[in-house]
Amino acid sequence: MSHKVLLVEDDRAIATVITEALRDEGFDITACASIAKRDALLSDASFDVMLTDIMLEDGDGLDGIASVREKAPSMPVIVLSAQNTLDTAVRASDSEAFEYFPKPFDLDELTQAVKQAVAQSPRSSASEGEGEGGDLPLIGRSRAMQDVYRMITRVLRNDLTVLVTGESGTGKELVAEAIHQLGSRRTGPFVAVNMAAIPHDLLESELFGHERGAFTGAHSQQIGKFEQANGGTLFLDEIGDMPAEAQTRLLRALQSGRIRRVGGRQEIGVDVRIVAATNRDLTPMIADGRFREDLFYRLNVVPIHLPPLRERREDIGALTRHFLGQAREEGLPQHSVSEEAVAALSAHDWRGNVRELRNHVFRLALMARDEVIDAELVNDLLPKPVTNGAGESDNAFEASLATWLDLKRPADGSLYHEALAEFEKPLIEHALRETNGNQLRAAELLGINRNTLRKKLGELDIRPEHYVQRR
Ligand SMILES: Nc1ncnc2c1ncn2[C@@H]1O[C@H](COP(=O)(O)OP(=O)(O)OP(=O)(O)O)[C@@H](O)[C@H]1O
Repeated sequence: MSHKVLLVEDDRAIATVITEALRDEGFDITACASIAKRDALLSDASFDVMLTDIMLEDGDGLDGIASVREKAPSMPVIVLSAQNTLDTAVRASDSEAFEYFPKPFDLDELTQAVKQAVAQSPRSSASEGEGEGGDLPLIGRSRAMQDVYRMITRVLRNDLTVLVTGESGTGKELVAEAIHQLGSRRTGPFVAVNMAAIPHDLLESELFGHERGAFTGAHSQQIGKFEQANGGTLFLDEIGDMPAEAQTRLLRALQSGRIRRVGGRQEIGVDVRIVAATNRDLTPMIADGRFREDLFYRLNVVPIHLPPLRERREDIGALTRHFLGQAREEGLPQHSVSEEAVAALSAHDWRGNVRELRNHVFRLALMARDEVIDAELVNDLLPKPVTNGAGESDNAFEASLATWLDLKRPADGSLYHEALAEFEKPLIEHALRETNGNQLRAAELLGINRNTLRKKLGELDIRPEHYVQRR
């Protein structure tokens, strides 16, 4: 199916250029030059995406956008404008435009934006479940995901370093892959390295390679991931788990565009786009010296944040259908989901995010007897929340710790300190609450020195005056 694009543009030269570029990419374009014609076309047919100029021969293209939204509520709209004022940008974003392009714009960027927009228009997502979705890997049309897509389109035509943040399982690696696949480096390699999965003493050699004899066990020369990714994209996952020496070496490589293999003398030029990711908040790690601030700024040129799934529940239906399609491709029976089942899935918190949802949907596809998966089965298979009821208080800490470990997965070697830090703040807050904000008594209750408590209050950003109850 070729995707249908409605172009509303009264400048014939621009209309021709856009039409030709999009036709080359296989889109089916209908062009018109006025608001009246636009409204007539939208009444007769549905489109995957609309591109519109603002100044049109019969009025302002954004003024009537509410009626367009009524006719086609989920059709992404891309705004093109020669009036590059903040006001126009703000109006474009108020109209919930998918993307806003000030003229003159880069035709390639516009084409990429149209592809992104089309991938999430309802006409395309209707076929996602059948596995016919476009070649774009990311599913979801929530506002949060649209922000993510917008950021992705902004980095496709450049090599800026991207830092993807978000809880585990939110799709950070998928974003890195999308940037690679849709960007100008798509013909080059995509190489992923997970810092948390590689023993610290081997990490530098893994990233930068080593010469024969560089260390015990280095029997032959090895090419590192940087060199393997030459001409393509290097995805550095769990960047917060990098040991200090490797951070320094990485910073040097990013600054100079050159690397040196472990044990090697020669500097080797590498042409690599870096996408890094972390599920940990790097700010406290920078504050206590575990992560280099200068490296953070080098990596965080373009930040892309993926919100947890529980903050974009409206994506759960589309994701579920998508994963049912994947399950079928992997040989499981074909299933669909009832509306009630989607509601039940949407009510769950998905602490493991999209990864947990995906696993759950695969389990559903395996267990369901009927073609349609219902809410009862969803609820039967959902993990039961950990209860801290009577008789279970002994396990309460253990259960909370297990949940925390699932979510945060601190690096090897930092578990003890991170777990204590996590535990410390609520404990001190509890002591202050118990003692009405009296630091001396709180210190006694905790059994720690008063000065130690004062230091901790500063470090953990706790305001004791907030706990003083006025009578
Ligand atoms: N928006 C999405 N659309 C479709 N599939 C998704 C989406 N987000 C995540 N997934 C799927 O969920 C799983 C987890 O995604 P991914 O590995 O990219 O997460 P991550 O944030 O990198 O996790 P971690 O921090 O644990 O490495 C993968 O199977 C991925 O394909």
